[in-house]
Amino acid sequence: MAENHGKEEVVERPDDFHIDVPSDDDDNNANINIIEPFKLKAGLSVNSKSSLLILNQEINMPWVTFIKIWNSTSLHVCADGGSNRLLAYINKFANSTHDDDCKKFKPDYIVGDLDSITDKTRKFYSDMKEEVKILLQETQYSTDLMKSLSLINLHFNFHKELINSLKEFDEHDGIEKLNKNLNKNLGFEKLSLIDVYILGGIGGRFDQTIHSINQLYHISSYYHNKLHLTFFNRDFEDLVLLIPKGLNFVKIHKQQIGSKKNAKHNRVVGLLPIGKEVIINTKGLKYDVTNWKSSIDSKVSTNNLIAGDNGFEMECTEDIVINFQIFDNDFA
Ligand SMILES: Nc1ncnc2c1ncn2[C@@H]1O[C@H](COP(=O)(O)OP(=O)(O)OP(=O)(O)O)[C@@H](O)[C@H]1O
Ligand SMILES: Cc1ncc(C[n+]2csc(CCO)c2C)c(N)n1
Repeated sequence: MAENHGKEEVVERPDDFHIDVPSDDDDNNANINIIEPFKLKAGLSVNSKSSLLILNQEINMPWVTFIKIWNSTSLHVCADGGSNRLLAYINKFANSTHDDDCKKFKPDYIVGDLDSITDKTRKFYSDMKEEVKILLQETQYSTDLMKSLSLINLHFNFHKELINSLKEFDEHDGIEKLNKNLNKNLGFEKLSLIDVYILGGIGGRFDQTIHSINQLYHISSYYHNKLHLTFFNRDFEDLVLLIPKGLNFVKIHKQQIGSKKNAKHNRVVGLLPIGKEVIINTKGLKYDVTNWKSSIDSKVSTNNLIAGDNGFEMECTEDIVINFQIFDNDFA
């Protein structure tokens, strides 16, 4: 791809632009970071250390999609009022097996200051005893999202220590303190890679949305890129994640781009430099950019589209937020 200097350009591509997926065998591709944002939604296998985190926004997606994402993730966590949303969603799909469903789709943990979980939800999950761990973390200096992310890292990277600490638990901010100490002692380079798929957190209250974006940047930097966050809106049509600085290939499976008829709406992309100013080079977007300087107080590429049949390359000089819009009928 082009170097990060020289002429700034935008080139318009045809809708069916061919782009090769970088092959694993090619040594030149050793430092390309492959990102597959639609794997979970398509029900394809994801990293074994992956978690579904349900935040406090109504869930509004097709049941088949919900089952796919639940079954593709190995750990299920609700942030405080997220537990009410999970139970309400499952109740909405109540059928003859309703009671079984509520028990089957139970979270491993509910965590937060617990000011939003209702008595009914709390009783329902408390009755499952050890199967659902309800963890109070009272501090008002971090959000339930932050508390949940610390817990997820502890669960995958420091399971023994987490279980031991639950015996004599600091209900103020024990989880975050333990996580901080253990990360520091082990060293971030030794942490396992974890994917966290987050339902909610965007598209609702504006300060909560900005807080979610703040966490995208903060977590990427704090965990040295070992904890990947993907936010989904309540309809599961919008995905928001961070593209790390460097050379990336965003891989899209052909069947995920959607039918020709409504393809345009199915592959919207926004390159959103909410953090630092960034120089971007892309190959495979409808409006491909070269040496393109972008920042929130200058220009931003919104309403762009994926043109590449297999995805697109993206090189950036800083981490950048990206959003994709993909409708569900492509995955059913
Ligand atoms: N209106 C909203 N829009 C977007 N995200 C939300 C909204 N409300 C809650 N969330 C997300 O869900 C998480 C859990 O929310 P909950 O309502 O249980 O607690 P809260 O007391 O409102 O949030 P917090 O304690 O984290 O500030 C929050 O940390 C936030 O990430
Ligand atoms: C500078 C500063 N601004 C806001 C809050 C408030 N706050 C941030 S997270 C949180 C918990 C919500 O469940 C609360 C109340 C603070 N503590 N410090």
